Amino acid sequence: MTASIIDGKEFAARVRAKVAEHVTALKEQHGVTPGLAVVLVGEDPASQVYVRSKGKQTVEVGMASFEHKLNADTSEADLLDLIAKLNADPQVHGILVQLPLPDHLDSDLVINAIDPAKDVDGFHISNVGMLGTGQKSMVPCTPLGCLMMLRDHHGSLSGMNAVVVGRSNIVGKPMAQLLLGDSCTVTIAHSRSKDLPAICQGADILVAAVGRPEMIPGDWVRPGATVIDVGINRIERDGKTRLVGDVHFDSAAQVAGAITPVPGGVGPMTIACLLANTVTAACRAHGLPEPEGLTA
Ligand SMILES: Nc1nc(=O)c2c([nH]1)NC[C@@H]1CN(c3ccc(C(=O)N[C@@H](CCC(=O)O)C(=O)O)cc3)C=[N+]21
Repeated sequence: MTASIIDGKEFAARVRAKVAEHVTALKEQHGVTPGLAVVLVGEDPASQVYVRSKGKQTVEVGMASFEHKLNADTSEADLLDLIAKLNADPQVHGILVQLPLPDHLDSDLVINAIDPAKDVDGFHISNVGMLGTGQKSMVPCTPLGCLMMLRDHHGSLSGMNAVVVGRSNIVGKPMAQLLLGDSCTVTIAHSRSKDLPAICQGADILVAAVGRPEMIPGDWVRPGATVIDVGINRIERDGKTRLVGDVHFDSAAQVAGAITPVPGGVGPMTIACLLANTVTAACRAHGLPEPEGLTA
């Protein structure tokens, strides 16, 4: 069997088009321009590239983009001060603090200082709690993007065996919550799990989010399974820099029913969902109905 490719790049373009429609309606009918503030501390080159593309896409869908670039040695007090200002600014509906932060800053403290209603990453402790208890919340962008692709591919996920490999707060744990919410039987596995190949082989839906290049080979994949590869690993091969996922794509694509590529899979959906969350936050802030199909 050769897997069908789930084209995240194309799907993300459709999500952005939907976001743009909602932004136009919000502006024309309500005089509201959704705004996203992105805070970058330090000069990590990969983060800079990522922040730039977020800013560009934010403007392309008609939203306001506010970029705050702070020196690597910014104090916690100064960063908290900026967050307080953004929390109070009615033009800002979404706030994202780019992670990882420099070591001298406590990222839990910083994230929990964001107004949960503006926490478009869904990392604030109250959003985590609300997601876990099935209450309306802001949902982390990467798992939300994965869920959208899975729902689009399968329709209903009810009763399916889902295995999430990886237990991070930003992907593995919220992904498991979302799959549980869609009535999957969910297993969270990780690098210390006993007999990881056998666990993966039981998956109708396999989500790989471990951050280890090409760790999951095709013979861990159940024939016909849907494989969502969250990994974005930069490696050297044949003297060139390449991006690869956590799944060994060529062997997995021989076995899977459907698979997301890297690049062009989950990555573009993450940014599209950030824009979607910002529109959702703007609607909630103004007591307007939420956009359909853009939330979990
Ligand atoms: N508070 C916070 N929220 C985040 O969501 C967040 C963060 N911090 N810190 C950094 C990571 C990384 N991240 C990516 C999103 C999209 C691509 C993406 O679109 N990748 C392209 C390839 C890009 C390339 O060629 O380098 C793709 O997979 O096709 C990559 C990486 C979000 N992050």
